Parts: sequence; C-alpha cells; structure tokens
Amino acid sequence: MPETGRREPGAPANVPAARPADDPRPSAPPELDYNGRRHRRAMDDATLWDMARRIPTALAQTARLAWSVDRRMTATILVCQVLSGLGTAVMLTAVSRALPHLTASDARTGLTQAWPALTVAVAAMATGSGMWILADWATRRLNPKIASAADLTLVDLHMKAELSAYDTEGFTDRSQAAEIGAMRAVDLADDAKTLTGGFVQLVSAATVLTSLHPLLLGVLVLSVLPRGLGGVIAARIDYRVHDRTISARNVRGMMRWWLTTSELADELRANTMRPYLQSWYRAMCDRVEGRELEGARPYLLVTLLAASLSGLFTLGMWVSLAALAVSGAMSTAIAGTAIVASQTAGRALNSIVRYGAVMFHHGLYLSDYHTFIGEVRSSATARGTTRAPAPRRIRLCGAGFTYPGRDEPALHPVTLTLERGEIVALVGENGAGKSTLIRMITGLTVPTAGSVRWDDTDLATADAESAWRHVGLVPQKNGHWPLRVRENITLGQPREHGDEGVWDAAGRVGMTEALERLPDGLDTLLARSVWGGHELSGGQWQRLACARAMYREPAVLVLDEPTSEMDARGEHLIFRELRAMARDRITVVVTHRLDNVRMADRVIVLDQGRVREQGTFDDLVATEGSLLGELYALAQDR
Ligand SMILES: Nc1ncnc2c1ncn2[C@@H]1O[C@H](COP(=O)(O)OP(=O)(O)OP(=O)(O)O)[C@@H](O)[C@H]1O
Repeated sequence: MPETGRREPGAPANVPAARPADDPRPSAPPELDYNGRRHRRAMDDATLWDMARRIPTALAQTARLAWSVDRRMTATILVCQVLSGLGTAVMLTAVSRALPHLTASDARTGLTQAWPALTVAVAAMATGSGMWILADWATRRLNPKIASAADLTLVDLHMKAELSAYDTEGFTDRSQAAEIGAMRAVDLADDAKTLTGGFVQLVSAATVLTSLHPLLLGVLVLSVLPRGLGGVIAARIDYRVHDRTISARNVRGMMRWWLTTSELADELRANTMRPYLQSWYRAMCDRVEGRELEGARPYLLVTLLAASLSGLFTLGMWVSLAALAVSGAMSTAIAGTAIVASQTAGRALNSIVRYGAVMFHHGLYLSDYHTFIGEVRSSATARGTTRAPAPRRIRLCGAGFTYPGRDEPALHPVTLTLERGEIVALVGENGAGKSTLIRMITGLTVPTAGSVRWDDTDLATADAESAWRHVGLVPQKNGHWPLRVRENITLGQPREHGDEGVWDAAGRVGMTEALERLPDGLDTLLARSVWGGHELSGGQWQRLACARAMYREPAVLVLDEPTSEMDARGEHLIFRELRAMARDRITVVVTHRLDNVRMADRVIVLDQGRVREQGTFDDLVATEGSLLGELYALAQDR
C-alpha cells in the first residue's frame, strides 16, 4: 500500500532524524549586484578629463554644504587661505631680494644688507603658518556640523519619502551609497581646504617663479603631473572596487543585525540556524575581501608608475637649473631663489594633485548622496498642498494599486464608502490585499488607479502630513521604540494630554498595573540593550501600540492585526474599547481571528486583490458559498 503520510489518531509521531552534523555545506548565497548601474556606467564611460571636471563640482557642492551649516567658519577658512597665500608670495619676494646680498663675497656686509628683507620673509612665513593653523581650527569646528547636516538630511528624507520609493528597484543600495557619501562629506571639507590652500600657494609661488624664468614653471608642472594622473586613475580603481562590493556589504550589514540582535537570538539558537548563517556571512565577507584584494595589484602598479615618472621629471628640473646656472644664463642667486620657490610650488602642486584625486574620489560618493537626495525629494514632493480635513466619509472610487515592478495589481479597482461612526472589518486570506487597502485609505500610498477621497479632498492632491494628523495606525509590525514609556504612548501626537492622558490610554489597554510595576513608571526606558533599560513582552508592546493610537483620538483609526500577540483578556478589552470609541471616528480593523469580526458593523472580504463580498458578519456567514462562511467554518474546525 502506498505511503499516504496520514497518521492514525494516537499513533506515535513520525519524528524525522536530526540532520547529520557532517551534512554538506549549504549552497553559497546568490551573487548580488549593485542596482545603481547608472553610476557604474557613468564611471566606466568617464574620461580623465570628465573626472577632472568633477572636482569643481565637488568643490562647489562642498562649499555650498559648508556655507549652509556655518557661514562664519567657511568665510574664516577662505580668508585664512588667501592670507596664507599672500604670506607665501611676500616671503618668496623677500627671499629673492635677500639672496643677492647673501651670495655677495662679504658675508657680514651681505647679512647686514639682507636682514630687513629676511625679517619680512620670516614674518610673512609666520603669518602664513598662523593663518593655516586658524583655517585648520575653523575646519575642525565646521566638520561635525557638516557631518550632522548631511546625516540629518538623509535620515529626514528617508522619513519623508513616498512608500513607493522603498519599493523601487535598488532603493536600499542607493540609500547605502548615499550614506557613504554623507560620511565622506566631512573628508571632502578637509580635502577642499587643502586643495584650495594648495591653489592659493601655487599661484603665489608660480607668480614669483615665472618672474624669475618662465621655463621653470613648465618643468615644475611636468614633475607633478604624472603623480596627479596616477592619483586619479588609482581613485577610479578604488571606486570600482567599492561599486562592486556595495551590494554584498549592504546585505552583509543587514544580516549582521539579524545575527547579533537579542530579538532573534532564541529562534536562531533553538532551530540550530547558526552553522548555515555563519557560512552565509563568511561567504559575504570572502566576497567583499576577494574583490578588495583584486583591486590592490592594479592600484600598486599605477601608483608606482606615476611616482617613477614624477621622479624622472623632478630630476630633469634640477639638471636644467644646474645647466642654466653653469652656462651663465641664470645667476646663482636667481637659481637659489628658484629652488626655494620651486620647493614651495612643488609642495603646493603636490597637494593639489593629491587632494584633487582624493577629492575626485570622495566626490564620486558625494554625487551618490546628491543623486539620492534628488531622487527621494522629487518623489516626496509629488503630492499637492491641499489640507486634508478630519473626514466624515472616505470614498474609494475605482481605487487600485500595483506595486512598482509588478505586472499584476495587488489591489484591483475598488469602489467603497466608509462612514464616520462605523467599524469596518477587513477580512481575507494572506496576500489578499488588506494591508495595501489600508495604506490607500490612510493616504500612506496614492492609488495607481482611481482615487481615494476624504470628504471632497482627493488624497493624491493633498498634503500627506495634513492627512496623517487625523490618522491613528496600529500596523502589523509596530516599533519597539527605544524611548521612555511616556514617549512610547505620546510619540507623534498632535496634542498633549499630560500624564493623566497617558495613564488613561494605558488603562484602556489594560497596562496600568504593568506600567506601575516598572522601576521608574512612565520614565522607564524601554530598551533592554541600554543600561537601565527595560523590556516588555510581545503582547505588552502591542498593547502600547494600541494605547498610542487611542491616546491620539484620531478621526481615522486603523488597526492591522492589533491583537495577534495578546491574551484573551487583552483582546477583549481592546475590542470593547474600539466599540466605545467608534462614534467619533472611522474605524478599520484587519484581523484573521474571525470571532473578533462580529463586533464590526460591516465586514469587507477581500480575495486576490478584489472585494469579494461585504455585509454584516451574521449575514455573510449565513450566505451559501460565501468566503467568510468558509473561513469561519475552518476556524471552528479544530
Ligand atoms: N512592498 C511590496 N512590493 C511588492 N509587492 C508587495 C509589497 N507588499 C505587498 N505586496 C504584494 O501585494 C499583495 C497584497 O499584499 P498585502 O500585504 O496587501 O496582503 P494582506 O492581505 O495584508 O496579507 P496578510 O494577511 O498576509 O497580511 C501580495 O501579493 C504581496 O506579495
């Protein structure tokens, strides 16, 4: 007789053998690709000239960022650099004046005649150094502000982004690239200071050098150019490595949280997930490491070649200076000044090319930051400015939704009206479209077909924030905010009701005693990972989420599986409270526990993205062939 897999009641369970310890290693994680291909193509197509052109853009972006966070410090840096350059020019001119006296036959007379010029040179040098130190101080004051501003912009934009932006292909990768760009913004401010400082120094030195002999400047540029080009090529290699590892690093970073958080520690241990997850994590580390190592060899070759060429050209400059002096085409005094000026100009040029290359490199990351900001901003400003009212009625007029990149709608066009005072229960199997529907009702997403109207206001043209002020949402996954109990209830509230209101909300969800037992009452920090923090149970967190929504007293109260982790007493309390509050609001509850659905005035049953039936619970259950009847019968069949 063939094996059916069925088991007679009371027969011993067929317990499968545990996986042998020497099981073959699980397959490697799939190859991931950074989705910001746009950037990669731009990198691959870019010529050295294109890259050099990026530096002024990066300079301008950095200057704008710096100016926006602290005008005084930005201006201080600029003024100090100009003064430091002037100091160099004065110092070199003074040296050129002093040198002929110093090379005169009588050293004592020479020194006597040269000392005023030498004093000016020393004073100019000291002023230049002082200015440089002042610019450094200003940069140190500027950097933390730039870091905070860039980070705040990014975090704020994430919180403002349209939800559909999260669903676009490669959003997380681009978000991570932007985060790296935000971190590099600080380096850029430093690079920009050194680079512009180098320019100012160079202009000063070059002016003096050209006045001595025009040829000297050309030879000097040649000696530094190869190192500059090498720096740019090396930066390009480095960025490519970064680009090829960004997806792996992104997924690895995400997984790291899952592997180290206490929230998943039980599941991970009891289900012996560690070996597989460890090999997965190691595979990602190996992938990143391998690609980084691949880049090391070409990087070394380019840097070596550039340094050798640069050395050759420098040697050429020294030889030509010597030849000019020996042939009598240039006096020894001028040759001496040329050496001092060329040293200064050389150092300046070196820092220009070096920091130019570094800046170009960091500028690539900064461009990821700016591109991402532009992308999210354009999506966040797509809606209108009409203020949404506290609705008495919500109407869905052929409203449907298709997620980006999907062919099939998650929700086919729906026409529905929800009235104030009514409790509506949304029911349907997994994936039926319930969460998608409540996102549209609350204006979290704009329908891709039809419209959602709050009274006469189309949510697609309304200011989203003005609509959300009237919403209280208990989502399927609610945040365990690492804040004090009080903030966990009042978080995001348009009104303050004081502690009395907080205790009232806690009482409505049966949390009074539990909160009173906490070491610091409402001041207790709900974050076990932080010293002095406290943790709640899953059901208690859910009660807090409900308390938060109730404290808000919204015109639109939406609860998505609000009691899935609660005990029977908690669940009973919540639904009794919802009933008591219902008169002043539109209440929508999504639940799979069909006994809870009885309390709703109307049940809407969704099936594969369509409204299949609606009516009272009793009518629908009694209707022959209704989906609700079928689901309810299944729920009773234990
Ligand atoms: N962000 C998303 N991107 C693409 N598809 C999505 C996204 N969220 C949901 N979907 C798809 O849309 C459909 C409806 O999902 P939805 O979350 O609305 O179902 P649901 O009825 O709330 O399910 P459940 O009872 O399991 O919570 C599903 O097929 C799901 O795979």
